[in-house]
Amino acid sequence: MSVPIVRTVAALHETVKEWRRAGARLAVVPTMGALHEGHLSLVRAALDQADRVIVTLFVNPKQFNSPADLAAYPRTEDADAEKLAPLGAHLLYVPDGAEMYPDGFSTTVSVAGVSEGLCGAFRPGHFDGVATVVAKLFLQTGADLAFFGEKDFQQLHVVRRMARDLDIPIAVVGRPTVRETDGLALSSRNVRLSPAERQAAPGLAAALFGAAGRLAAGEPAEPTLAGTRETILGAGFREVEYLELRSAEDLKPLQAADRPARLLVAAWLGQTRLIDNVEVLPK
Ligand SMILES: Nc1ncnc2c1ncn2[C@@H]1O[C@H](COP(=O)(O)OP(=O)(O)OP(=O)(O)O)[C@@H](O)[C@H]1O
Ligand SMILES: CC(C)(CO)[C@@H](O)C(=O)[O-]
Ligand code: BAL
Repeated sequence: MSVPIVRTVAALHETVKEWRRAGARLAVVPTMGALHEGHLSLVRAALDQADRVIVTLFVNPKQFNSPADLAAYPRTEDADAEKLAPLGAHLLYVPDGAEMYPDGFSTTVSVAGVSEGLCGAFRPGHFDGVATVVAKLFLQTGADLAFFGEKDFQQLHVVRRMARDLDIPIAVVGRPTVRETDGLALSSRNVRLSPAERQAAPGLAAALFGAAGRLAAGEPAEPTLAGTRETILGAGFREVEYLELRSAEDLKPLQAADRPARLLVAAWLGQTRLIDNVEVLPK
């Protein structure tokens, strides 16, 4: 069994119309391809909760603030389709740039507040690109449910806020980060790590989990985060872009984990930028 592929909005609408006529509940799983177990966990969760699941594959140029990062992004459509077929995903939607952004395209969706700080501070324009393309994917598919990974925790909040603000009738479901057995969060960009970097990479998650335990036990944020930065650098990372404790509910900064919180990090290992985050639950 293979997964049917559509490449145009018109063809997508035709299939969706048929499914709607049959009363199906639809889910969408937006991706940029190079699928791994993290993506597949979203597809499985979507299949559990919906009758029809659309996976989208679009490497969205508007969210890349570095041309080199866009050029290096892995593109593996055939292998992606092969991974989806045995799961039973119902449709793979693969628009090209001209389909998504035809000549004259002029609209940007910008979500204030939650897009600012963290990755938003270091990737200018990134979340405008994400919010714009995800709004289009929500409207193009007309799905009832959408599945996103908590690995991109700020993105999950941006997308939720955008759907709420624009009255798009879709439930945004966040799913836990899938990790390698050594703790490294699965990411399409992990393939860029050299063997030595791959060995050092789990140091990021280890430092986060250690800090989360201390913060949950009541340690104040500032000294704990300063020590954790040193631990990450000591593990071989060359730069910590940010390491911040934020409210899990609205992503506002916190001085201590006195309510459900999230510890979020972005750090460079050689030429690769890794992000991760963990839950901090006060005891
Ligand atoms: N390890 C993971 N666990 C759960 N969900 C994940 C994981 N990695 C990515 N996702 C989710 O998959 C969806 C598509 O993400 P994307 O295609 O950008 O993959 P990615 O691995 O995050 O790529 P990159 O790390 O290069 O940005 C997003 O909702 C993202 O949060
Ligand atoms: C949500 C998304 C598919 C939008 O391009 C992308 O940001 C991603 O893969 O996380
Ligand atoms: N996983 C979020 C997509 C990006 O890094 O551009």
